[in-house]
Amino acid sequence: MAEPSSKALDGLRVKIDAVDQELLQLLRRRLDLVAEVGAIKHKDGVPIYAPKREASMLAKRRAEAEAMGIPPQLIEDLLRRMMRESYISENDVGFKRIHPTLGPVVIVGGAGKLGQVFANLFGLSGYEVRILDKADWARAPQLLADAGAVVISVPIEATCEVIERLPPLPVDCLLVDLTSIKQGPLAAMLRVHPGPVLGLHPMFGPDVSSLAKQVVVVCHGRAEAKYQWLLEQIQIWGARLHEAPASEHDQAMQLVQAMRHFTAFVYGLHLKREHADIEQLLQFSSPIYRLELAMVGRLFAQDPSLYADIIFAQPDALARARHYLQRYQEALALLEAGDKAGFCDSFAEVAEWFGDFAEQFRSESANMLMVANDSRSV
Ligand SMILES: O=C(O)C(=O)C[C@]1(C(=O)O)C=C[C@@H](O)C=C1
Repeated sequence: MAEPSSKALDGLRVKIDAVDQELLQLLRRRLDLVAEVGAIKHKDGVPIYAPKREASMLAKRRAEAEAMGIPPQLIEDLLRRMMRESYISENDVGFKRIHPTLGPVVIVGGAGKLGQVFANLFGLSGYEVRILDKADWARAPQLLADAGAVVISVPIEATCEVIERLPPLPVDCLLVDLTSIKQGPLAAMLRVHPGPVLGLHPMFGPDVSSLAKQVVVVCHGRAEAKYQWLLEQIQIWGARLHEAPASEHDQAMQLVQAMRHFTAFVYGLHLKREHADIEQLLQFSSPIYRLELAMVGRLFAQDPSLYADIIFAQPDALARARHYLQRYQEALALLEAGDKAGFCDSFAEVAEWFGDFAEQFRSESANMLMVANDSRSV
């Protein structure tokens, strides 16, 4: 159906077009200024993400917007979106190299997606990067002979085996892994290499356009002073570091990743077995349900072995999944007994446990839903 129009409407739309074109000019100017900022940050080794500057800028623009009768959230949304663009542009300028005398960085598994993210970042920071992938093992001793750092970025299941397979490394070479479990790989690295050892877990997938605002978990291994350069380098790339013992990391991962993926997998399996019609579900779905479906559906767009690895690699995955099943059975018993009051009691118990986070998550998700809705065209 053609959209209705009128002379008056057309006249106003011409004016709106002119305003939008002015906005484009302003965006161009902003992007050019950000490019200049990027060049200075590159030279001086300043992190691309500047949280204090962002907070003060947002607070000032919000107050100014309010005084002008503009919803403050509007300017905040626009600025945040523009800053996302700044991170990408500042990323592509490259970064200061924190360790100018380091030998080549060898990425084991560098043909994989996460390996490529790090190969790119090291390259953008001026390090010599070498890739050692499955087909290159015959050349491993050559590739590693003068390595300054070796980064293990292979599937979880293969990590320890690959570490054990490494030829002896130069004694000062840093051995670091990026695997999403930490205790096993860290112990294996400490066993095979007498030099500096570090466990990292980047808390993001390979599709990030920059490391701004991302978190990297740091599990210290050996000779911390010898890998400070890398921690500093990662912060210059924009990420925040979170230090934790490997055991604490692995326990948290069990709940955050393994159980999450397992329940999403079961939910997907259930939808399939129930012959749910996705088209129809979407027609009937409010934005939050669409988002939930997207969270589950995105899992099945990816490599099954990646998820199998994450779930099966956890030593107490089975016990945790059994506990979860028990919770399900407890909830089912409430349903069987028609015990609405019992359901509300349990609900209140969980709400109390969530505390202030419940309200925080409600408002955060409301924002996400608005953004998700903005990007819909039908
Ligand atoms: O002011 C800076 O440091 C910038 O890099 C510019 C900018 C912006 O786009 O305004 C981008 C990223 C920073 O986190 C803060 C602000």
